[in-house]
Amino acid sequence: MSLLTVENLEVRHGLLRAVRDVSFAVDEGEVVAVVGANGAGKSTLMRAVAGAHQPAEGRIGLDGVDVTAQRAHDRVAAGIALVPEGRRLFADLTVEENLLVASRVRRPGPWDLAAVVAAFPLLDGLLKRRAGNLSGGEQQAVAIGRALMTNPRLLLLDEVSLGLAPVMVDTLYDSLGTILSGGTTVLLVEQDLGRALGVARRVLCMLEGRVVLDEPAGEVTREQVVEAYFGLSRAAVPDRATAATVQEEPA
Ligand SMILES: Nc1ncnc2c1ncn2[C@@H]1O[C@H](COP(=O)(O)OP(=O)(O)OP(=O)(O)O)[C@@H](O)[C@H]1O
Repeated sequence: MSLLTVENLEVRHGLLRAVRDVSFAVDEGEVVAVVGANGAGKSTLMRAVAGAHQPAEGRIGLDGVDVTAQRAHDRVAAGIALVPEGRRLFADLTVEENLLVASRVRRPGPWDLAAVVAAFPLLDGLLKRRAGNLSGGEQQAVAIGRALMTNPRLLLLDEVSLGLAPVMVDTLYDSLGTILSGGTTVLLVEQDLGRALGVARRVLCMLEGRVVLDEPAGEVTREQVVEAYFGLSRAAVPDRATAATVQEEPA
């Protein structure tokens, strides 16, 4: 049975339909990557699943329960945790305090301070440091750890690698295995196509608010994803799409 079901979702920013008629499902234990150009609607979709943005139409279900009308904190209690783009840590609080803030809405489960540090060894020794003084990668580990502290069933990661050095991205992605072994299902937005195809079991590609590709990562070629990414199967290639944000894998 699917853990997350999204049916005919429409999410608007004023008159802009940022997410249009989006439907997909994520099975328990799956890693699903959402890719797409800037402005395709990926973050809006993630925020809608987390309850940070109420959809205009459609339905979001978690393990068969309709959570569409639930507010964000109720969805955390139900098992959905979002690591937002930009991390949004409390810069003046310590790492430990940032992590413990989340435990107020903690569900029962395997994640606690020790488990987070074990999953992100780079946080070892940093618990008493001010979050605002950490490097970008360390802050991202705290942001993911904070979400894990709620013991989510579904972890939503929005562009966790943005602006980080490749070696740091490798370190963060190395921790994904530990996260999955803790029973957490992951839906992630990832701009680096190579990494998305490498880590995910399924890839969803969004274009102008719609899902234009939803395929098992092992059954889709990089070219097919790039075509969907830029809408090349349609009549014209938009000029703005030539400013490619698809990052090439190292040769
Ligand atoms: N708070 C907002 N108010 C108005 N428009 C918004 C808001 N947030 C996003 N948008 C618009 O909605 C569309 C989808 O944006 P969204 O951030 O979801 O896309 P994205 O695929 O995550 O892009 P990016 O990779 O740049 O973050 C864009 O046209 C964007 O300008």
